[in-house]
Amino acid sequence: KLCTEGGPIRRNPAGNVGRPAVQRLPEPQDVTQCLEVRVFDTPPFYSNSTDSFRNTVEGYSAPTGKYDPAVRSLHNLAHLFLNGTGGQTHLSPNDPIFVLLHTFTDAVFDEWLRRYNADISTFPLENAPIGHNRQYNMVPFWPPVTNTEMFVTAPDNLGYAYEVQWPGQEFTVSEIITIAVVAALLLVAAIFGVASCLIRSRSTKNEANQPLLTDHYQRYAEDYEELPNPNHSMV
Ligand SMILES: O=C(O)c1cc2cc(O)c(O)cc2[nH]1
Repeated sequence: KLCTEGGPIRRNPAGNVGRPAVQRLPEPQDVTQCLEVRVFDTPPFYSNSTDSFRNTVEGYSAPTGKYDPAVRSLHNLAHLFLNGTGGQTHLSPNDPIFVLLHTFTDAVFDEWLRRYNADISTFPLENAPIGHNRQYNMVPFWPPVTNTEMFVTAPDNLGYAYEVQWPGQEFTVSEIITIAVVAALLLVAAIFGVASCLIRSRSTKNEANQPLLTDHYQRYAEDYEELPNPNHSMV
């Protein structure tokens, strides 16, 4: 039987009625956008950092990376959507979904490391909260392990790889316009090409008719030469 401090596990997905913004789960597109945030972390290396991949995947920023105190996304949004046991920091590991959510969150981090071939120089060396500087041990793990040691892809660090089909990228408005313009130009070029081929084949046909005309006129010319010359005497 699964129990928390307060009794059996409780969930009330989307029951966070006082917070409409957390009554939905993250969307695949949110993951796509989060993976486009190139910089690992930005000052103050905290939950109000903007354009920080770390703060975005954690879910304190919008999926685009822009910090907004009213927003909860990705990891945090999933916790808050679950509500109950899964929505409270001190209890959430008691909810079995915790393992699934955190494994997926780690898979997003792993994909980010792989995609940008990230090296540790992007990890804050100093001024991050306690336990979060590059060479500090990660709290509360035992035996001690530094952030540097964990800033490695899963196959190198853990000996396994995540099998995830990352959602495809949706096109932006400007990309859609560019694609439409290029498609229209290609269409015009194709119409022009077909039309000029048709015109050329017609004129080739006309040229093919030309010898017949020439023969025709030649025959008239020969007939004309055979006619008696009215100026010549028939005597
Ligand atoms: O308010 C949040 O963003 C929030 C709630 C919550 C609960 C939890 O168990 C976590 O691990 C993270 C978290 N973030």
